[in-house]
Amino acid sequence: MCFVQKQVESRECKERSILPILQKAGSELCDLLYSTCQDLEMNMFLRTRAVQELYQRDSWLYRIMPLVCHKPFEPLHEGHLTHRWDEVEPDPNQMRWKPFEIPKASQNKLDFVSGTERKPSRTATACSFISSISTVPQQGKLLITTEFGKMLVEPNEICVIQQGMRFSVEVFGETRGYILEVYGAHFELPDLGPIGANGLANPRDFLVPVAWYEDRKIAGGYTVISKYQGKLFAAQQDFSPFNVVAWHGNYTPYKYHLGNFMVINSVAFDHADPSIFTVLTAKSTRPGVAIADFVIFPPRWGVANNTFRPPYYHRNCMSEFMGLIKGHYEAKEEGFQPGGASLHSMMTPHGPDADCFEKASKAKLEPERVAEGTMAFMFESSLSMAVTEWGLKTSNRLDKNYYKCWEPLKSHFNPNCK
Ligand SMILES: O=C(O)Cc1cc(O)ccc1O
Ligand SMILES: [Fe+2]
Repeated sequence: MCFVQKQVESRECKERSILPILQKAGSELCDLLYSTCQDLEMNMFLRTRAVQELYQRDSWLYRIMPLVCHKPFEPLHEGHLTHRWDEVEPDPNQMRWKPFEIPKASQNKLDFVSGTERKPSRTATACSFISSISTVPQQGKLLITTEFGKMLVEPNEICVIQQGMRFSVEVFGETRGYILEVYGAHFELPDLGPIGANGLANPRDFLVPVAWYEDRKIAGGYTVISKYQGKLFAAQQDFSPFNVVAWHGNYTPYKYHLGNFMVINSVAFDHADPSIFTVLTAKSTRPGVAIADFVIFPPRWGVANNTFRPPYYHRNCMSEFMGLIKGHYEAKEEGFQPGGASLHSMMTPHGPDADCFEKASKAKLEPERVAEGTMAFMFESSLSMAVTEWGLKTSNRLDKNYYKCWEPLKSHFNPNCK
């Protein structure tokens, strides 16, 4: 059986044969998906913080056949994915994209990995990445089969598939969404600090699949796509990778409905940093600095007095990539649409468009519902984000007039104003 090991910072992830346990479990063959993450703990599904600190994250998977039986991995054409972050020149400007177009399927089906047409011979595909990915469907639902079981993920839900987990995605018609892939850290709940025992995303609302397996041969076999050192590889095997009859452990995929988020915000005056809306964070090794935060702007009450309530104008040491699942975003009623995106890179100034500024400056400050029926989100990172050639050019969705939304802003400064 194979033994694969890749060192990522202080983390280690390996798959190995487990003969002693295998005998103990009385199972014929099983694989172990094992990840020690002493300093990057998540353990979202353990009920208490005390328990959380006691355990590393790992799972035992009991398989019909071990994954080691496959043909050699061959390099795979990457489609729109890229691992070349210098293919275009850096661009510090504010960027906004119109809703990304959903590629039209002809007779052939479209592939989740490339978003392009896939060969009909590829009868089943499973992916496995060297990092955690967080999936945010915006239109259409995803039926995600993982080695741990199945998850139906609908818009306003998110799911996280962790490093090394094999999965495949089924869609039911036109489907679009956002994916964040994080290297070198796992997502975890943010520390609640003075918030105390409960609030924001509560552990009880995270759902984990139950074991599901298939034991069948199909014509053409199964293709497993793996991302390795930034590149895609594919291998053939004649049995389904979803052959786990039982599992236990705490290293699992999971999903979460954003409607369960317990929103905390200013109830007196001033505008809280949107980090107060953090659902999940992937910490860096620097305390308080995230590789990635997943932040939402959920429906809530706005009650702050003597306060400009929409987002303030600001520059941020983090890069902010935003998407819209449904509705409107309060700082930009027009222009930022569901299925579109914006990127405000680190220290690039941004804030509400001129319309929003004028309206909010004159608004009577009474309690009001904010963002009703909407869901915007932000992937926020302490790292700089490079935009791909596809994002800047090929997709043809970049809104070249974005900067104009701030041009009508005028000075209201009046030193004599009381
Ligand atoms: O830029 C944005 O729209 C996101 C955002 C919202 C907010 O209320 C405060 C800061 C911030 O970055
Ligand atoms: Fe911002």
